[in-house]
Amino acid sequence: MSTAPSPPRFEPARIIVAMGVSSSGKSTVGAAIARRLHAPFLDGDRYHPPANVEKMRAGIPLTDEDRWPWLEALAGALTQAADRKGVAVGACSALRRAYRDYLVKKAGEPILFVYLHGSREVIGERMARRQHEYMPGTLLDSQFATLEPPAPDEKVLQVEVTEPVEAIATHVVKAASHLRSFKRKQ
Ligand SMILES: Nc1ncnc2c1ncn2[C@@H]1O[C@H](COP(=O)(O)OP(=O)(O)O)[C@@H](O)[C@H]1O
Ligand SMILES: O=C(O)[C@H](O)[C@@H](O)[C@H](O)[C@H](O)COP(=O)(O)O
Repeated sequence: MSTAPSPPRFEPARIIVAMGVSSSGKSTVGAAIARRLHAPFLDGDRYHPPANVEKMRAGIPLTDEDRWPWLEALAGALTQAADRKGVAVGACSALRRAYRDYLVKKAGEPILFVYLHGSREVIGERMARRQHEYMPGTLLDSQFATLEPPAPDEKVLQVEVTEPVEAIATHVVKAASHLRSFKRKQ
């Protein structure tokens, strides 16, 4: 008997979420995917309560307790956007499996995660070059320390941050249509 977890049924997901550590490219890639799908793009940064933003601005990593209300607010907004437009794309670090499971639970429907995988060196260089409203580079190590790479049984597409943004968007949109064709074969 196989002991490996069976892959989840790839029923089409109306919601796609770009995930990964800070500066891995969630906002950039998520917006590119949304453009391709003519879908709304919801950046998770906008759903943090002010207290979370102030903690990160002060260089203090968020805790699980800080993140649950943020994740719930984003999940609800994603489902509402998908109800309005058919598909919705989000950007959310979703560093731990518990966060990804919570997003799915609060959305009440499947989510296809796009995991932006990259080295500390490459992502650190990008973080150093970009301007961000509040996120200091000093928090990148805590991001990697908290990150739980998705497991094989999660509904996740892994992409490499070293690929060009538009190539990643093309790959995800093609894979998403594959999920729909998989559904028709059943
Ligand atoms: N695939 C990529 N190739 C090159 N640069 C990228 C790529 N994705 C993102 N970037 C750049 O890296 C920086 C961080 O991207 P951003 O979307 O802000 O990440 P996040 O939303 O995960 O914090 C930005 O300056 C962005 O232009
Ligand atoms: O879960 C967290 O600790 C935060 O959400 C963090 O992962 C996120 O990176 C910041 O909100 C800044 O946003 P960027 O990811 O765009 O840097």
